[in-house]
Formats: sequence, C-alpha cells, structure tokens
Amino acid sequence: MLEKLFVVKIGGNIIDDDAKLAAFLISFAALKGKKILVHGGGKLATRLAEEMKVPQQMVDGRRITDAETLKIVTMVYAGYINKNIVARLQAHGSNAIGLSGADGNAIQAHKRVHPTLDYGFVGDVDSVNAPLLKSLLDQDLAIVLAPITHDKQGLLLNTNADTIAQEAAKGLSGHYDVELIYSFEKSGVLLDANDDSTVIASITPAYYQQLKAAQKIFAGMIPKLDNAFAALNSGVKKVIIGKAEQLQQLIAGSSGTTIINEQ
Ligand SMILES: Nc1ncnc2c1ncn2[C@@H]1O[C@H](COP(=O)(O)OP(=O)(O)O)[C@@H](O)[C@H]1O
Ligand SMILES: CC(=O)N[C@@H](CCC(=O)OP(=O)(O)O)C(=O)O
Repeated sequence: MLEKLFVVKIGGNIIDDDAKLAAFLISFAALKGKKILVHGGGKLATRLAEEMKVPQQMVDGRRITDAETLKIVTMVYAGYINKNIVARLQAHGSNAIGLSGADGNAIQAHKRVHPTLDYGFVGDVDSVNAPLLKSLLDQDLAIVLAPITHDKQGLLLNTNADTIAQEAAKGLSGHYDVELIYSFEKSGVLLDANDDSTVIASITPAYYQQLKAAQKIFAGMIPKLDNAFAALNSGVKKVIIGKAEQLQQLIAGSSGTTIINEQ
C-alpha cells in the first residue's frame, strides 16, 4: 500500500479574501502527511493588469496571455502570492517550499497550439518532475505550486491552476495514493450554483453531461470537472470538490462533492 498524498487546489476567491485564506492556511498547515498546495490568483492578476491598463480577455476559463500579461501573472503568481503563502505556512509551523514550473524543472509545458485562436503565452503541460517533487516531500516539505510553467527553451508560460493540480496529482500517482481536493468558496458542485445548500454528493460522467446540458454547471466549473475526471482516469485515487474552510471535513468525506469515474 502506497503512502497517501494530498494535492489541494485553492480557489481564486479564497486567495482574494484574507480572512478565508488565513483560516484555510491554518487547516492546511495542520494536515498530517505529504501535501502539495496549488494556487492561482487570477482575480488579483486581473485587477493589477487593469490598473496597469493592460486589457484582459478570458476564453473558456483560460487567460489570453500577451507578453505584458505574462510579466504580470509571473509577478503575481510565482512572486507575491506564492511567497506570501509559503511565509504564512512557515508561521503555522509547516515547512513549505514554493515553486514555479521552471524551478527544478518541476513542470515542463509547450506553448498552446490552437487552430483558430492565439492564446499567447499559455502552456499545456508535457511533464511533471515527479522525482524532484517526491524528494522534497520525502524531506517533509509541503510544496506550494504556482501556475507558471516553462518550455525548457527559456520561455515562461501561464497554465490554469486547476490543470496544474490535476497534472501534479497524476504525475505523482505512481508514487503515492493521491487524493485531489479542489477547494473554493462554495460547498461543492451545486444543483443551483447560487444556493450553497444544494450540494450534489457525487457526480458520474453521465450526470455531469446532463447537468452541463441543463446549464446547471457552467463557467469555471466545467474545466474544473474536466480536470477532475481526467485525474481519476490517470491513476488518482480520489477527487473531491468543496469549501476551502471545510478542508478537514472534505478529507473526512463528510462534506463536498465526490467525483466518480464509473457510469
Ligand atoms: N453547479 C455549480 N456549482 C458550483 N459552482 C459553479 C457551478 N456552476 C458554475 N459554477 C461557478 O464555478 C466557479 C468556480 O470556478 P472557478 O472560478 O474557475 O474556480 P476557482 O475559484 O477554484 O478558480 C464558482 O465560483 C461558480 O460561480
Ligand atoms: C492560462 C490561465 O488561464 N491561467 C490562469 C492561472 C491562474 C488561475 O488558474 O487562477 P485561479 O485558480 O484563481 O482561477 C490565469 O491566468 O487566470
């Protein structure tokens, strides 16, 4: 039996709310065992870019990343947000190390090729350096991953943070029993996205398609669920979506939505 690894993604609305972020980081620091925290910070990047008069455009939950935007997202994700999270985990007694995909060649990617749309400097992941990540986890370091990757030719690339979490979970699934947790501001995947009391306990691919067709699942929840199913189909043992403030309950299985890959 393999050792357990928790890969936890924290949503952009939590990063943007200091009280919620503080509460989340206390419970993440208290989590026993091997752990990786993946963050984005899209909201802060958008605000900063707008202040700098760099117009922003999102397509299907992905940021069109021109050269100026790449500088901003690198500074925000791999700089301020990553280091702020690491420092706060240190304050809670959790020895953490923050990495972008370029550090230690942690996550290699290539610039997205699309037939009709130029996404700019957006990266699709090619490989995760599992031996490097495992060696850090073996030293009882908690790893904090920023969603900036590189192409090993000197180019930094912007990659969606839900995808980074999926790829890291998948990449380490040969070494650990991986549990992937997508935590955000809502209680799980909801039947009514505006009503936190309508949590769906579990979702199969067929139910997902049905809810998507009925437009009960939309926007950022679509790529999140696509990533969740992709993880389960690639060796990740368990995927849960739920509220960041309820990390313990999500792990205990008493809260959130469980993603199931059989029909
Ligand atoms: N059925 C649903 N249940 C919960 N959230 C949903 C649902 N459908 C769409 N959403 C939207 O998806 C968003 C989460 O996606 P996203 O913003 O990409 O996540 P994150 O905060 O992790 O980056 C929620 O804030 C919500 O507005
Ligand atoms: C290519 C791409 O879209 N990258 C994302 C990375 C950050 C992210 O995913 O942040 P959240 O989890 O807070 O949404 C972006 O720049 O918005």
